[in-house]
Amino acid sequence: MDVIVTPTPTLQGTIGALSSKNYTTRYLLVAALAEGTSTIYYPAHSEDSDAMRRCIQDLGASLEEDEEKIVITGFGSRPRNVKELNVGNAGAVLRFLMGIAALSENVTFVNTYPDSLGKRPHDDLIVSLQQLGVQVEHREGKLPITISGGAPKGGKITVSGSVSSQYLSALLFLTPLLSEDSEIEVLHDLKSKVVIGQTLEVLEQAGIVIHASDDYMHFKVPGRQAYQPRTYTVQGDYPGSAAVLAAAAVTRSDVTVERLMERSKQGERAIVDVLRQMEVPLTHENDTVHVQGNGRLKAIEFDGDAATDAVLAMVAAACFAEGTSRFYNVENLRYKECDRITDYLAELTKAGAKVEERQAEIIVHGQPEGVEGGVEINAHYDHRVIMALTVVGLRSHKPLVIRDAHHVAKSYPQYFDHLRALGASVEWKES
Ligand SMILES: O=C(O)C1=C[C@@H](OP(=O)(O)O)[C@@H](O)[C@H](O)C1
Ligand SMILES: C=C(OP(=O)(O)O)C(=O)O
Repeated sequence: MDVIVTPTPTLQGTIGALSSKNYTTRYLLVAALAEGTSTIYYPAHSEDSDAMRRCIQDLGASLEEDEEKIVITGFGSRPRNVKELNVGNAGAVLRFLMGIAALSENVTFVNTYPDSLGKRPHDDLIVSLQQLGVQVEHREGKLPITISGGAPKGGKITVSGSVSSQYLSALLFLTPLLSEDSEIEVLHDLKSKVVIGQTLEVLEQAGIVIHASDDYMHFKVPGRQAYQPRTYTVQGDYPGSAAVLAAAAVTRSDVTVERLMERSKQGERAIVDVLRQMEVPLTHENDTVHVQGNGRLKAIEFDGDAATDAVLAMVAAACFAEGTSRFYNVENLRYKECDRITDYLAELTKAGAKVEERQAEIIVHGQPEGVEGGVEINAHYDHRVIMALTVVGLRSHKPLVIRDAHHVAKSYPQYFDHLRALGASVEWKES
C-alpha cells in the first residue's frame, strides 16, 4: 500500500502517544523469563511487539490479552525447544532472543526480510555468545542463524558496542539466568548507550540485580537469579511521537501529544529540547507536549546518538529551518532497517531537500520556502523513513507518494490515522 501526502499548511488537535516499543519488547521478555504470572498494562501493538508476543509464545509462555493489558505466564529459565523462530523485521527482538536461545537446544532464526533485517549484522553478538560456549551457525554474521545452547555457564564476556547496544542488552537479559556469575566488558565504543538505561530499568523492575559501572562499559552479573513476576505499565513512545511533533513544528499548528513522560529514560525525548532550540513554540508539562508551530525553525547541531530513533524526524524538521543543521555521531543509523544515511538522504534529495552525507553525519541546508515534492518515495522497508518523509511531504509544494508505506506498522500502525485526526491530508492507495 502507498500513501499520498498532500501539502497541509495547518495541523490541529490532540492525540495520545502510542505505547513505547522498547519498553513493550522488554516487558514481554522479562515476563516470559519469570516463573509465574505478570501483567503488562498498555503494551504496544505493532509488528515488532507482535513478533515478541509470537516468539515468547512459541518458547512456552502463555498470553492472554484484552483492550488494556496482557497477562503472561512465563517459562522461566527453561524455554520450550522450538525448531524455528520468526522475528519478522524486528532487530531488537532478534538480538534479545538470540541471547535467550542459548538456553534451548537448537533454534533457527529464519530470514523473512532478506532486504532489511536480512542485511543487518549480528557478528558482535555471535562472538560474545561463542565466548560462552554457545554454537552459532550463520551466514557471515547474518540471518538465517542457528543457535545451539549447550547449557552456557557464564564467566567473562566481551562485547563490542560500536554497532548496536542491542548485543549488550541481549547479554544483560541472558546472564542473570546462568549458573555462574558473569562479567561483561564492552569493547570499543557503546552506541545508543542511553537505551542500556532502559534495559537496566526493566531488569531492576523484574527483580534482577546487575552491578553496572557509571559509563555502562563494565557489568558484574550474579548468576542463578530468577526473574520475578510483576505488574508493569508501558509509557508513551518518544521515537514515534517525534515524527508527529516534527510535523507540528513544520506547519502552522496547535497540536497536543499526551502521555509523554518528562522524566523518561528514552533518549528520544530530546525531540522536545531540539525543537525548543530550533525556536519552535512548545511546552512540556504534566506529560503533555503542546506545539504551537508557526512554521519557522532555526538550524541546529545535535549529537544524534543520544536519540537515535528520533534523528530522521529531526532531520525532516531541519529541511525547513533557516540555516544549515548538522547531526553528528550517527554512523549506526547505517545498520538499521535500511542505511538511514545513504538511503534516507537519497529519498530526501528526490523530494527536493538539500542534504549532504558524511560517514557519521547528516548535514541539512534548510529551505524555509519549502521543497519541491511531486515524486515517488521508496520506503526502503523503513518505518522511520516513511514517517519522516511524510513530515517533509506536508510542507512540499507538490504531493509526495510514499511507496509501500504499510511498513510504518513495524512500530506505529496508527501513524497516518493520528496525522489525519490532526488534519493532515494523507490517503492510502493500492500500489
Ligand atoms: O534496544 C532497543 O530496543 C533498541 C535499540 C536501538 O538500536 P541500536 O542499539 O542498534 O542503536 C534502537 O535504534 C532500536 O529501535 C531499539
Ligand atoms: C531500528 C529500529 O528497530 P530495531 O533495531 O529493533 O529493528 C527502530 O525502531 O527504529
